[in-house]
Amino acid sequence: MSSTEYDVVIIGAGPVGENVADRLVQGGLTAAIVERELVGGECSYWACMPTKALLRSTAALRAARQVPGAREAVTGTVDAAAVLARRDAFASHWKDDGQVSWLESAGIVLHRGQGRIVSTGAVEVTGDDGATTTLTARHAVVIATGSSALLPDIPGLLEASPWTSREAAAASTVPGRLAIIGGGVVGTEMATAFSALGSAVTVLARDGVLPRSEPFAGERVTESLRESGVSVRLGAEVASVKRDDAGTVHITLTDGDHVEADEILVAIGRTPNTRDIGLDRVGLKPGDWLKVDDTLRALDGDGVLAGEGRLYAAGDVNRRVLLTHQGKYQARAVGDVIVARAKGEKVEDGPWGRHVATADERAVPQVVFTDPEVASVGLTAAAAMAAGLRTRVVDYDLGGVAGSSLHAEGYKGHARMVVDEDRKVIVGFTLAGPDVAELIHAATIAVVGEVPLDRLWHAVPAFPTISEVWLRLLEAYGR
Ligand SMILES: Cc1cc2nc3c(=O)[nH]c(=O)nc-3n(C[C@H](O)[C@H](O)[C@H](O)COP(=O)(O)OP(=O)(O)OC[C@H]3O[C@@H](n4cnc5c(N)ncnc54)[C@H](O)[C@@H]3O)c2cc1C
Ligand SMILES: NC(=O)c1ccc[n+]([C@@H]2O[C@H](COP(=O)([O-])OP(=O)(O)OC[C@H]3O[C@@H](n4cnc5c(N)ncnc54)[C@H](O)[C@@H]3O)[C@@H](O)[C@H]2O)c1
Repeated sequence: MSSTEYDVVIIGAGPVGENVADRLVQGGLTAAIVERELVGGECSYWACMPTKALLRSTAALRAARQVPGAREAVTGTVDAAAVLARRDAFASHWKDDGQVSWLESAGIVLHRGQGRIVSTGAVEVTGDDGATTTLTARHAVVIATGSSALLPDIPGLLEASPWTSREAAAASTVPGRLAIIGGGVVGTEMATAFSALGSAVTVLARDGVLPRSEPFAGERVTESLRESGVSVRLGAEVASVKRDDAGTVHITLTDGDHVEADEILVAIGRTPNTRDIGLDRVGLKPGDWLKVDDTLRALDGDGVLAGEGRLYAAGDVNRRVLLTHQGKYQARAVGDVIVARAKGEKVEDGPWGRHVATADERAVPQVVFTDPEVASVGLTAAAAMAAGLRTRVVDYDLGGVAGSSLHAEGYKGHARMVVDEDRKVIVGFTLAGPDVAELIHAATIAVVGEVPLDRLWHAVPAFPTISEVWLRLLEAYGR
């Protein structure tokens, strides 16, 4: 056993842990990061990057097919082997050498192994060989251990060796038949990907398709999945699962119906990686999502600072927002606030201050890379109403914009703007349509900047782009 001292110790080298460490070192502190698997975390190897690589080739093919003149040049079908090979490259072939080199160049020390808090300011690392090292943190410990796929307690499911998002993202072959439990983001993206790659896909969407988005988004994705041959079963709940000796998975639904598949993917949400990280040593409950204050310090069940106020939790593990970009945004705030506190500098913890993640509450952007894409920021109409805002909802047919009709023949899409009538600012914006992903940042700026609608009239969209929908929405709202 050996021991080492740093200003800050971070458990988990996913996108969030890496960014915390980077800000700390840039602020003049020393940082060690503990990782038990691959430096880069879920996002790099089993989530954002590989799944988007699985989706991109078929999206490009679809786009070409929607434009006469280009359509004629598309003579073949998608090359699944080439798609999987490109995905392998985007997952860095599940090797983290590149990210380890980056850590070294940034001056961040890597300790490989399982990290566990042993007392306030002390983290024990157990390596693969069982050797332990104790790391001492002078200023703070940051938990950035992320989340894992949640598996429901369905009879026979575990014995049937289900896929989670990891197996789907890293699949080396395309199953003939794929059943998916869950109609959320993973379920719809993987249905889109595997259907295009050649699987016969069934989505068992107990709670609907993209139920947390504006209803029109889920409806359009459902319609499009069905058009491409996916069986989308709304309200379907799984009662039991059995894989037979030949490898076929038999799924029995609560209504008595049966579905057969070669693989079954479970995509019903996430569980925090907090079971075995020593939370009990600092008065917290193993297995729980971590509650945090505005500057992302961990709180116990009574709302009291845990770990003497020197324990932080950022990224998926605090459940504020389970997205890479938002976790990295938290990471910048956490890194900077630890530096500020260590140097005795002023902490800027008011709304939109440097050391808080205010956007987490009402200004989170997300793109679901289905066909059509769903891009949103802020509150849905329903969420705004539930939050007690006096709103006006403005809708526009995205296909009616000149730029859209040029972009693709028969472009179908929809845009919605949710306006806070008391402040005359946009609090929510959703687009569902082909290639809308890159449009959402304009809306994010409008929501975060709380740009008054009167001023937005002066932000003139270029003609003929799909962004002209902004003008159409303002015209529909009225001046
Ligand atoms: C299929 C899928 C697709 C996704 N696509 C997108 C997308 O397109 N865009 C987007 O923004 N988000 C996407 N997400 C969400 C995104 O992957 C997560 O929000 C993000 O990875 C969270 O980052 P993190 O650093 O908090 O955690 P993670 O990425 O989970 O990293 C945590 C790290 O901590 C390590 N660790 C855990 N416990 C310990 C321990 N005790 N000791 C040492 N190391 C430990 C883990 O090995 C891991 O490397 C997707 C998620 C899934 C499942
Ligand atoms: N493009 C992206 O930004 C992207 C892509 C993939 C994943 N992610 C992130 O990863 C996280 C996890 O994705 P996910 O799709 O697993 O979760 P999710 O929360 O998006 O969807 C899970 C779905 O499963 C349903 N469900 C829950 N329990 C169920 C059960 N027992 N049986 C049947 N259905 C059940 C839920 O109602 C929900 O619709 C998301 O929160 C998302 O933020 C993001």
